Amino acid sequence: MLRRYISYTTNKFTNCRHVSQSMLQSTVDEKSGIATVTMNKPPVNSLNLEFLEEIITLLNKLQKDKVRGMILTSGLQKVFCAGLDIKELYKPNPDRLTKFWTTLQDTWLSLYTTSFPTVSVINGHSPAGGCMLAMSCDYRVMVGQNYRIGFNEAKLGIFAPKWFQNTIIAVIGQRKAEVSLTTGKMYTTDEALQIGLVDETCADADSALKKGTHFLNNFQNISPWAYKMTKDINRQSTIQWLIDNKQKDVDFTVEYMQSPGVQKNLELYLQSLKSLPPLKLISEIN
Ligand SMILES: CCCCCCCCCCC/C=C/C(=O)SCCNC(=O)CCNC(=O)[C@H](O)C(C)(C)COP(=O)(O)OP(=O)(O)OC[C@H]1O[C@@H](n2cnc3c(N)ncnc32)[C@H](O)[C@@H]1OP(=O)(O)O
Repeated sequence: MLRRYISYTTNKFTNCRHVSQSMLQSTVDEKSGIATVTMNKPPVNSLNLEFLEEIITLLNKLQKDKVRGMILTSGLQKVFCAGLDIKELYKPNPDRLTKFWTTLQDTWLSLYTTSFPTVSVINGHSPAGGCMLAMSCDYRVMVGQNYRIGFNEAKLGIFAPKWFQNTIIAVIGQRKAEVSLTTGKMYTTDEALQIGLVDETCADADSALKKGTHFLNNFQNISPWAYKMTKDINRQSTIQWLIDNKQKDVDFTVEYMQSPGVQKNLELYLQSLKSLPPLKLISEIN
């Protein structure tokens, strides 16, 4: 287990409260009550067990602190989040894979049901689980024209579970979700805007943060209770499905991931990650 620490400091000049864990930084603006959470797990913010545990801990803390909203972004140069850490899926230890998948379900449940509104500022590539991280927020702003976003699971020879697919359907609709998931297409910023994967685009990260804050300001005059009840009712069927099927979903995934065919596909994909030049992979899989 990685060494973990949490520290809290208040900067009297900026009126911001900082919470720093080893892979996540959170700054809460005292005046607006908005938390900006920055993922910082080089090289690509891949979601492994320890990172997911940190995300849950931080979401619980923000909930306890009654923040008014959260902006999730990346501190890396060109990657928002590369999705699940493939090393958790390739040649897995069954006990760890069980814990990993259970923690993934819990992270998604925590993020998808926050009592405060959430925005993702997508300032880098965002494939598969990275795209799902963004989809699990209430609003998405994508930065620049250089990055790709989408669900490329099929290209890895794996498929997305029902709760994952339903989350996408809720954002872009059944037909577009099916085409997107079955083809594994990675979208440009403009394409993502066009199919509704993202709500807004803008040229640079600073403007994206402003747009995110602007969206969160919509809730200044909305009762937090009304916000939370509305969101829960809207998302209820997908959430309830996972709660009712958690163990089945874990058992299936652990068995399926260990099958020789899936392991072969992951091996080939990991090799292609190493052999292709930077960003070639993403454009290859368009
Ligand atoms: C709230 C929770 C929400 C999530 C819920 C999820 C629910 C269920 C999910 C079901 C299915 C999801 C599956 C996945 O997510 S599988 C992962 C899919 N990801 C990818 O295919 C991304 C592959 N990576 C890339 O395309 C590029 O790395 C990228 C464009 C992201 C960055 O390119 P760049 O040129 O900057 O960097 P490199 O390619 O050189 O990579 C640097 C090193 O990082 C390693 N790497 C990259 N991606 C991953 C990864 N996903 N897991 C582990 N390791 C990764 C890469 O191999 C390099 O390593 P080395 O330096 O050792 O060579």
